[in-house]
Amino acid sequence: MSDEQTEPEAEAVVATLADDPLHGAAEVREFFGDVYPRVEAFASLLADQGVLRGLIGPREVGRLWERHILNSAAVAPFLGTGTIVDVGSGAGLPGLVVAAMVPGRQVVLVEPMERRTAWLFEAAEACGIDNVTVVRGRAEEVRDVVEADVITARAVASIDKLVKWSAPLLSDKGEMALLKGRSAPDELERAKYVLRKFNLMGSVHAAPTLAGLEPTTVVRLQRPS
Ligand SMILES: C[S@@+](CC[C@H](N)C(=O)[O-])C[C@H]1O[C@@H](n2cnc3c(N)ncnc32)[C@H](O)[C@@H]1O
Repeated sequence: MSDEQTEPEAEAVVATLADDPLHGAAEVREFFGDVYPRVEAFASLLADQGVLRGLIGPREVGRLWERHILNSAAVAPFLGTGTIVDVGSGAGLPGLVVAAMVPGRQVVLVEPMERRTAWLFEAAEACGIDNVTVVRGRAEEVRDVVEADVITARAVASIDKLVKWSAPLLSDKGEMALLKGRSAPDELERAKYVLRKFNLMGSVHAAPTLAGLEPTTVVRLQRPS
């Protein structure tokens, strides 16, 4: 292969974690507290092996903490109690971040793609995140083996689809905490019939992380009290 042919590949990695202004920042360390070393280990693995293995785009590395790690961590105040199930974990967002933050809780990562389940298993082990179980399958295929007190999901599907696929996994008092964008109120409106079918009520919450960063949007779906 000529030099001309190899050059674009060499340019494909456009950023390193050192380019991320939040990498190692005091306010990030303070935000995560005791669990920071595990979260940092995962961020570093994602920026390196995660890019090489195609789990995350190279351009994401320079903004990994704000757009991915902290965005995932924003769901932490909405996790209630009991077993957490992250549907469509992909690279481990928010599942592995959440698992690192709540070491006393069981976290099940549901993901259909074998390449991604292998990554999730290896990444959890490499980062010392030992409260994780990885289940390969689509949410709608794992109803016999997974029961959730809280379901999380990020960038997987619209709320109506997520509820159709995942609500049958919920325990009696189970709830969902979905990381969503600005379209959350419209998505909730479109999901009203399926929410009624599964006896769930939706609410939209701003979930801040660090001062100066735009809050994440969390959609909470709960059983009426
Ligand atoms: C765009 S990726 C997002 C991954 C990760 N949550 C994130 O925020 O980076 C969507 C993921 O959902 C998974 N997925 C798609 N349909 C699914 C389903 N029915 N049940 C569980 N996972 C699903 C895909 O395999 C993929 O890994």
